[in-house]
Amino acid sequence: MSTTVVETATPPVLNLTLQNGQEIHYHSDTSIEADEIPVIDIREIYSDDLEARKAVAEKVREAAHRIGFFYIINHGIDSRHAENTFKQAKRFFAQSGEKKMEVCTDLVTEYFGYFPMSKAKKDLMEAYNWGYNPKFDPENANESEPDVDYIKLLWPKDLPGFKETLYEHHAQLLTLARRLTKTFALALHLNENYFDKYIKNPAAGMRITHYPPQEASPSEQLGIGAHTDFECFTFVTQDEHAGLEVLSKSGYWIKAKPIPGSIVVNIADCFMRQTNDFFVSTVHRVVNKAGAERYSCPFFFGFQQDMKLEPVPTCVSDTNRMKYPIVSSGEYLRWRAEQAKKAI
Ligand SMILES: O=C(O)CCC(=O)C(=O)O
Ligand SMILES: [Fe+2]
Repeated sequence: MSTTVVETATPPVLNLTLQNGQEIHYHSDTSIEADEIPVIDIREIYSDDLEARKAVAEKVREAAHRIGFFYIINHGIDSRHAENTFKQAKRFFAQSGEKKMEVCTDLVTEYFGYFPMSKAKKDLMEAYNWGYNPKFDPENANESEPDVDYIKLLWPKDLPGFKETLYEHHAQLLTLARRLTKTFALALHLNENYFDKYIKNPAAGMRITHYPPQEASPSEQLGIGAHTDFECFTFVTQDEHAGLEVLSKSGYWIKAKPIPGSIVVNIADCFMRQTNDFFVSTVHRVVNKAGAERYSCPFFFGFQQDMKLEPVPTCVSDTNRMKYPIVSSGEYLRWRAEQAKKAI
């Protein structure tokens, strides 16, 4: 696997402040093709041989530290799950605005339900969000559905099979995320089971997103504005239309072009904090210039909300002290969600 990193002598001149207060700098609003996001074949994470699992982990370590983004292939999830999810996404978004608003996210406090295309904001996208539900967790199979409004109410009534299909895919990604958490532990030179206690009831939100094609340039219009994700790591399943862009350390927007059958993995803020910046939570955005409707399906995996984001022992020392105050996963996620709501 070879990766070419774009270098530049001139400092970036454009600036932007993100919702979490972070300032970013970049050269131009136009994105470039570059080979900085590695493709990692993770087949061997399922191997019985610890050395084979560690070999994958070393590739993950390099990518998570250098750019915070990588593609995984041979991840073990049958492509029919993504195909079925995209079919449901097209069915859902094709409904009338009125119908979609029946399950609007404003009806609850949690990040569940329909997120309409907002006129006030620059973002040209609409989304439907759903979250962790122990009933559909293969590792908590005996649990029933929690009796809370946001889990019960915000499902479209006239789309039979919608919820079941989405949770089938969610369960597959949940299992992969738990497995990959072991790879991340090895990547941090920890015991493979180090994070097991953090992921019994994880924060695992998922969304389907629809981006209409845009005419305007990225300085006027974006599908999703520049941001970092909140949790530990994200899996993005893309359709065949390009649009996702990643801000490289050298200050260029790099296209994360769709690779059939792959999943894009990116490090998010909680993992960056817990690894004391060893893993980088990289800024990204979406611009749909594909000339077609684009659909994507992100899965946001975070540690269970009551767990403190304590520093990973291999990432702190007397000379490399923890940079962040220790908060629980839930406290951090709630703070980020509040910032996001204020920005709407
Ligand atoms: O649609 C994509 O490719 C990525 C979306 C994303 O970054 C997000 O929802 O946080
Ligand atoms: Fe994101």
